[in-house]
Amino acid sequence: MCAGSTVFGRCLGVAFRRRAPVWFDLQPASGFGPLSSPPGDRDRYTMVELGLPLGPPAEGGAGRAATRHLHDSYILGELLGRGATSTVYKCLFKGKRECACKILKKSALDRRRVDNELPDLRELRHPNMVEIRDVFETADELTLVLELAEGAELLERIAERGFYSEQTAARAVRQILGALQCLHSRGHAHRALRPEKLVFASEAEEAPLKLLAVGLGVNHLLPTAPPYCAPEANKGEGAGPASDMWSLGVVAYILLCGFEPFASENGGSSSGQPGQGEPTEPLGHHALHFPGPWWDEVSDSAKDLVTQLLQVDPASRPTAEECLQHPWVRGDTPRTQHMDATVRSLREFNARRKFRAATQAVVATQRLVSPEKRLSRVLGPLGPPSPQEEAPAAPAAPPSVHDDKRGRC
Ligand SMILES: Nc1ncnc2c1ncn2[C@@H]1O[C@H](COP(=O)(O)OP(=O)(O)OP(=O)(O)O)[C@@H](O)[C@H]1O
Repeated sequence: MCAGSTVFGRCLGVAFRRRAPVWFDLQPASGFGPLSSPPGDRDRYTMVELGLPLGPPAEGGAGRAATRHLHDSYILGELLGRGATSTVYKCLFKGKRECACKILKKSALDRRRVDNELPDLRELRHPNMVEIRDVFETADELTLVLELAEGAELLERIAERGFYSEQTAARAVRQILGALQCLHSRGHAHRALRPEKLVFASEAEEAPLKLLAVGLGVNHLLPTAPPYCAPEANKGEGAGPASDMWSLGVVAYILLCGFEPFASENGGSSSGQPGQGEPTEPLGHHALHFPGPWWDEVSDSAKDLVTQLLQVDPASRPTAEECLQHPWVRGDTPRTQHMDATVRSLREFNARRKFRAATQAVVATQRLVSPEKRLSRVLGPLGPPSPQEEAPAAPAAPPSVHDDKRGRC
């Protein structure tokens, strides 16, 4: 459970998505350890009806928004994961509905994007995108209450299950394209598409694949996540819908062979597969390769789609709408044979990815602990870390009325 978890336990929370629900009441008086709100403004989250008509001013408030409290409606639960700009917890709405609560540091956010895009993003409804159900804000944090995606990540599921063919890959690509088409048609880009953002709604066999929330961080304008980051974003020219199509090309490439499409600095992995190290230049000086034997059994139609998506010139890439008409995506041309070598490569790829995520989580958690406390841990047992020192930011917030027809794509 989170209250008693060690640093490593938390890191496992990121890497392996622990599921046993342990609920923590966030009432300020409850006195729970790491997840309790520290005194101050954290338990006084102010609802910000971004772009929507606002209610009467809060008593004694600056005017626009009514003050609501998280513990009026939500109970915070287990840690679901830590990302580049956020910490995500499970939460329970009014004792009934489970949601995800994503807490973002405002200092890491692109404020212009939050103001311009979030009001519309929270209206979007698409079966392959997690809904934004509510938004709360304090002086230094923004909290998004999201639809909970309870299944495994896409690559995890493929690695765990027995049979895997191009048809399965095409179905996943089709669902991602549906979500992207919805976003792009409303003038938004995701800007952070990568395998970690693709999670099934549940463990059910037919559960839809969900694209996790759109990135709102300042870093989403910069090349933070190679190789998924498009060349134009890498050059600092910004990222738009066409950049998402590049990222999808990288994801599709990985789905078809189990490794990344770029040459590595260290020349590859022990298995001899190319593209297994840190990517260097995304196709800057290289033609796209489909090396054998890994690509020998992959259909020409699949290679055609990947080639179109991984065009260096963003204007040459097809749109999401155009891709949805591609015969491979429509299900006409994907092969039906089991791709055993790809599954084995994907297992390796996944293991490396999780190890990296776990290492990063430990580093991120260490940053939350004061240097004095770190030193005291090294020098001797001066007592366990205080909840406040180890605790990530905890939110507060209320519910909203959901009209499922609003913003449906
Ligand atoms: N709606 C959700 N349901 C279940 N788990 C979620 C949800 N949103 C996020 N998570 C978990 O939290 C982790 C971090 O989330 P996310 O990738 O959105 O954070 P981030 O990297 O900070 O995002 P951003 O792209 O906004 O910077 C995910 O890998 C996932 O495990």
